Amino acid sequence: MTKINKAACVGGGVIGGAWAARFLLSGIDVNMFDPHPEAERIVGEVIANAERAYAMLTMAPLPPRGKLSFVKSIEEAVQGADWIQESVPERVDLKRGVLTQIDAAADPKALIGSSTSGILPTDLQRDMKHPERLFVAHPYNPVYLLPLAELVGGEKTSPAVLEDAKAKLATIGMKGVILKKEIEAFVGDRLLEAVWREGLWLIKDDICDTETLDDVIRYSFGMRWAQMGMFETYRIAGGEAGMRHFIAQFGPCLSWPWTKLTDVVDLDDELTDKIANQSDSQSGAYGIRELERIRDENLVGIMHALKGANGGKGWGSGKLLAEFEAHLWANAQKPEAKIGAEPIRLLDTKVNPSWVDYNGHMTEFRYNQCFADSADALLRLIGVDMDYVAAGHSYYTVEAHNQWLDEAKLGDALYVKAQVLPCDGKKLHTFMWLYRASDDALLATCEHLMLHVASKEGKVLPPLPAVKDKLQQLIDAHACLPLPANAGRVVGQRK
Ligand SMILES: NC(=O)C1=CN([C@@H]2O[C@H](COP(=O)(O)OP(=O)(O)OC[C@H]3O[C@@H](n4cnc5c(N)ncnc54)[C@H](O)[C@@H]3O)[C@@H](O)[C@H]2O)C=CC1
Ligand SMILES: C[N+](C)(C)CC(=O)CC(=O)[O-]
Repeated sequence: MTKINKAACVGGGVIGGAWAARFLLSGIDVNMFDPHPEAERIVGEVIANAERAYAMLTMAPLPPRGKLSFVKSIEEAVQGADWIQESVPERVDLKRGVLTQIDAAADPKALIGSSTSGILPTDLQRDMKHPERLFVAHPYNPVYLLPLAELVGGEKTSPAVLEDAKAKLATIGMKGVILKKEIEAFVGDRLLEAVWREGLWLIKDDICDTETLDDVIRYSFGMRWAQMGMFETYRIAGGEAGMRHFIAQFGPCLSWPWTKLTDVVDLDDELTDKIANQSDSQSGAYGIRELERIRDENLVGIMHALKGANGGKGWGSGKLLAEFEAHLWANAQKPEAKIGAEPIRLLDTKVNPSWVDYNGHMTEFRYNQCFADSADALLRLIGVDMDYVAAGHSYYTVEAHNQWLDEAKLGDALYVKAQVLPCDGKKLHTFMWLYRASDDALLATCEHLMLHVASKEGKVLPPLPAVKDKLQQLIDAHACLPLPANAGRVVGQRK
């Protein structure tokens, strides 16, 4: 499958930093060029928020995080990159100059996406030697969570490049939509600008304040738009007669004076002060990073809800999330563990902010998650991968016994080791230890019993020969290890 091997981000502000986060969390190395003296701090804060969001977003195994390198020039940034994302300020002269510099230094086959919110790609590619690989990849803030990128080609863009970009975006959990023609501000910002224009008039004319306006959106059509767009929503609003009836009923209103859309509001000092002051009263109690974290939690919740929608088949961005997770599982790395006469290291992870509970340490079920992820890693090691599962075979957990022995705190690096206990046939019996990496303190243990199943028939059956052989190698290798002291322990048993 086509994928991005190495990315370059030119510009690391709100959008460039978040593109970098999405690439890195998808396991892609990123070179970042941004002359801002505080670029490293700013990008670092965006990545921290993104990591926190991904820890909530998915339990699927993310690849090891890519490496981020801050470099001193555009030429250095694009070296070895096959996807270059330009996210410098919205000025056509600046963007054209930066893109021309990128074009001159990059591999001629590397794709170049511009994050512009509205400038025509034809205007951006004017001075490029290889303009066929330049396109607009217009994302939405926060890029690491919102999956859409509008893909817009200019007069010289190759249609194949747009298709390639779309396929590559899918591997980082994004939905690329290719527009049929270029147009200023594309589709999303045309719509947003229309709403924004009206909003500015409603504030200027004292119809409502910013908080009331936002409430009108978030308690009503904003909720609808997250799951069905405008046309699907209005189809339903037409009742049983659907869209035709909706148009017949509400179409004539378009000619009534319900909008000030074509008038440009004067954003003079008075209106700017009014909006900024109302916004301070509405949201000033929170810092921007705090608001970002609240926004991210809400977006994750919406995507989770949509993942389970439509009878579990998923809907909209939730269906896309499910597809991304399937991709992550299919590409999950097998642990590099060597099979030998020692417990096998299966998992390295870190306590994320969302894992910490009101006691100030890692909450109970996240210990279970560490053990469950380790069990999955063990399964991959013996050949129970997505192809095996798709063919109708798997292992299901039937019993587990945990002991919680010590606390894990925010940011602690953790690792899990496992020993396979004597077992045969359909059984896979393991004992696992969860350690804190900094001092190798033992934090928890888990004794785990899984059974091999033919999932379509719903029957417990022995594994297929290749898996059976690999498992037997592990069982034989661990046979010389002493039985863990707490193996077979029952709840409440004294030492
Ligand atoms: N902020 C938003 O909500 C969205 C912005 N965009 C687009 O993304 C692009 C970037 O916007 P933001 O990230 O919001 O702006 P920003 O102001 O947060 O970041 C721009 C960054 O570019 C850097 N920069 C300036 N000149 C540079 C150069 N020659 N080489 C490398 N870096 C340079 C600046 O130091 C700054 O860090 C714009 O085209 C904008 O229209 C797209 C979607 C949403
Ligand atoms: C305000 N904006 C035009 C930069 C917004 C966008 O381009 C997309 C978004 O994230 O709303």
